[in-house]
Amino acid sequence: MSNDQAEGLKALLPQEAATRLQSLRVADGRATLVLDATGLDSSARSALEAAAKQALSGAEGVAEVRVAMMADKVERRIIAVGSGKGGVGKSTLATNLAVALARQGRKVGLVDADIYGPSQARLLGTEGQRPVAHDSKLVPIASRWGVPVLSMAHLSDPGQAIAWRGPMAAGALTQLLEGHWDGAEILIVDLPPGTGDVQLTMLQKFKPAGAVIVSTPQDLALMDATRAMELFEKGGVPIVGVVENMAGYACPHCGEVSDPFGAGGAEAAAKTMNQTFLGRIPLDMSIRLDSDAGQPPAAGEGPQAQAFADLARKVGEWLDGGASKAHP
Ligand SMILES: Nc1ncnc2c1ncn2[C@@H]1O[C@H](COP(=O)(O)OP(=O)(O)OP(=O)(O)O)[C@@H](O)[C@H]1O
Repeated sequence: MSNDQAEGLKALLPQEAATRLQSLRVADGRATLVLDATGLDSSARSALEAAAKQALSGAEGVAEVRVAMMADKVERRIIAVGSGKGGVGKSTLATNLAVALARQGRKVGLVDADIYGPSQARLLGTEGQRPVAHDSKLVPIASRWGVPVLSMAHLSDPGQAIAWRGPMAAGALTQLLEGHWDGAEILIVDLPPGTGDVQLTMLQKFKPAGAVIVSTPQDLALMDATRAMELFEKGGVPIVGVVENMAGYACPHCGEVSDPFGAGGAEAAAKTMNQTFLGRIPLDMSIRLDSDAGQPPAAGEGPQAQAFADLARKVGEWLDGGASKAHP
């Protein structure tokens, strides 16, 4: 970008954005601004962000505007979403929890640390986009759902990451978590399934405020979920609670509800472990179809969106009331 172009764009910014401007870059038609949001509350930050976006959208040579907010004093808390085994819907839960929290007015970012199957780009409809770096830190990719995202997929070619050794994976996770998340009060982290190096780095280095454990109602998944809970507990990370996913299948033809994987197992397991049960997300074809199409069900209407909204409310309340557990 020429200096003239940068100066031209700066001149379009409203005064408050111009005074708070840390950096402005344009690459491939995408303008990326970093603004200092020190001292602003979340609604003032949103207003500043919207004003800066509006001022630059439509400017010559600018097809897209991204705004990253930096603030020294935003207290950011990490909620890790984990599961004992793969395929239980952990990524789907993480996306929709983040989207539902954003709908409830929280400033949320999403880190896709699932090295073995990074899927957040697809789930949030941001496939093919690459993050830029400012001051050697990654700038999260904005999504249509108000949830910026950084994914392991952004740091590797498809299929490559799975061959990484532990230290490389841990290094990549560090880059994702140390991105420009300054505007986010809550970072949802979609962990890989199981209890390996990435999870350990997460616990040791970034100390999540809490962990949400996802399980299906099957016995085997529940045993693995119990192991995941133990890992977090040993690492001193409080468990927010357990979510039972793929619970109860409502036949789209007759409406009868059946339980292909059993019922109530996660609730019972949570009780045994003396943990909170956060609720059930039904097994529903529309959840898979909408998710695959990059349309998080939590952004829609109806019972699926409601189930995620209920979960987000509980996690939000836990953070509001229970955060002292994580930050003694
Ligand atoms: N409640 C649900 N109803 C229907 N389909 C679901 C539901 N939850 C998840 N799925 C589907 O199940 C598949 C696995 O989900 P997802 O990728 O979220 O699992 P995961 O636990 O993150 O897996 P992995 O560990 O392999 O990344 C996806 O196709 C997803 O759309």
